[in-house]
Amino acid sequence: MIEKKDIDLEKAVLIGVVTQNQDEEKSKEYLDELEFLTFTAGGEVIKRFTQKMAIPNPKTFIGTGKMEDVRQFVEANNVGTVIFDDELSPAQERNISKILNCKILDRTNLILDIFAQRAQTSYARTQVELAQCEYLLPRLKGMWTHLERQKGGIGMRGPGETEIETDRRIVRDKIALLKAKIKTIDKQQAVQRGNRGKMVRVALVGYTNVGKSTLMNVISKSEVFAENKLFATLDTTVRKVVIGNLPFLMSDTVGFIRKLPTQLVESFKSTLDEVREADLLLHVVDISHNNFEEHIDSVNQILDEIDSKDKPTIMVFNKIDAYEAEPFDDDNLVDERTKANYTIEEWKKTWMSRMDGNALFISALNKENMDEFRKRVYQEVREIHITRFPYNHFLYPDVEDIE
Ligand SMILES: Nc1nc2c(ncn2[C@@H]2O[C@H](COP(=O)(O)OP(=O)(O)OP(=O)(O)O)[C@@H](O)[C@H]2O)c(=O)[nH]1
Ligand SMILES: [Mg+2]
Repeated sequence: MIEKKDIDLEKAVLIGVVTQNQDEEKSKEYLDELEFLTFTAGGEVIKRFTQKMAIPNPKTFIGTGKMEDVRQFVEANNVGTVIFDDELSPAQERNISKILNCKILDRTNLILDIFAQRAQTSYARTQVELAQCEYLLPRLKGMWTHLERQKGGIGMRGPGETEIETDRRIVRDKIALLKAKIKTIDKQQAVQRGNRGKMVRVALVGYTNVGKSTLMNVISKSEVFAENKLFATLDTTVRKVVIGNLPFLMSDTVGFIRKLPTQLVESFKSTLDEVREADLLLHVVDISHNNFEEHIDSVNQILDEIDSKDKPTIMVFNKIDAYEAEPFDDDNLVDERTKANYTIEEWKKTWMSRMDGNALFISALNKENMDEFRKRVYQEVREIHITRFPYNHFLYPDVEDIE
C-alpha cells in the first residue's frame, strides 16, 4: 500500500534564491516549507536548486547557467514539475517554459492547487475557483502582449486578437458568475449568523498546521478534521462551547501562510468574516516550529489585511510537548545565548510581558494546561458577555468558582 503511494507521488524539483534580504538559512527554511506544500499537493521533492544573486533574474528567475543545470537534471531524472519559491511574473513563466520541458509552478500556483484539491464544500470550491480565475486573468493578458502591440490599423486584427478577447471574456464572465454565486451563499450565511443572536464569538486563527482544529476538537468535543498536512481546514466550522454554564461560539477557520496569495485572501474574505466579526481572537502558534515568531508576523499581517488586527487577542502557544530548545553549554563564554536556547519558561516570560498577560502555553494533543486555557477563555468571554448583557452577569460566577 505504502509502496504504491510512493510510486504515485509526482517527482518535483524546488528552486529558490539566496539574496541580500534572504540569507542561506532563511532560504533553506522557506524551501522546507515549500517542500511541505509540495508534499501536501501530492509531490515528492527529489532535489533543490538554490542560487546566490542580488535580485532574482527578471527573465528566468535564476541565471542562465543554473537553469541549464536544472534542465539537464529534469531530463535525466524524469521530473514532472519544477516549483519556484516565489510568484513568477507572466514573462518569467513564459521564458522558463521555453527552456524546461515540464510543468512550471510557482508558490502561488502551488497554494491555489492545494486549496483546489482540498475544497470540500461547494462554497470553498467556488471561492478557490474565483481565486484561480483572478490569478489567470492578468496572465492571459501577459501571454498575448506581443499581439496587443500590433493593435489598430485595418487588417491588423488577426485571429490571435479575437482569441485573447474571447479567452478574456470567458474568464471575466466566469468571475462574474462565481462572484454572484458567492454573494448568494453569503446572504444565507449572514442570515445564519444573525440567527445565532448576540452570543459572544471567539475565533481560532493562526498559521497553517499549528493545531487549531485539534484544539477546537478538544474544547468543543467535536470532530473537526485535523491532520499533519497544510490547509487541512478550508471551511469555517462554528461550534457552541460551554464553560462553567457560559455558552459562546467558537469558530475554526482556514490557516494562514507566508505570502498567502492575495487572490485567496480576497476570495476567502467571506470565510474570514467569522474572524472579522469575532469578539475575541485566539491566535494559535506552533511553538515547536523553528520559525514560529515569523509565523506570528505573517498571521498579524493577514489579520491587518482583513481589519482584525486590533481585536482582543490571546496568544495560545501550542505543541509545548514537542518544543525542544537548542542545548546551551553554560561553560561556553564565547557565544551568547540566543532565542533558540530559550526554555519554555523563558518564552513564557517574554510573551506574558509582551502580551500583558494574554498568553497561554498548552498542548492540545496531550491536553496539557487545558484547565488554565478554559479558565482564561472563560474569564475573557465573561467580561465581554457582561458588558453586552449587564443585567445577567450574576449568572456567571468569577473564574475562581467555576469547575
Ligand atoms: N505534538 C503536538 N502535535 C499537535 C498538537 N496539536 C496538534 N498537533 C498536530 O499538528 C497537526 C496539525 O493539526 P491541525 O489541528 O490539523 O492544525 P490546523 O491549525 O487546524 O491546520 P490547518 O487546518 O491546516 O490550518 C496534526 O498532525 C496534529 O495532530 C500538540 O499539542 N502537540
Ligand atoms: Mg484545521
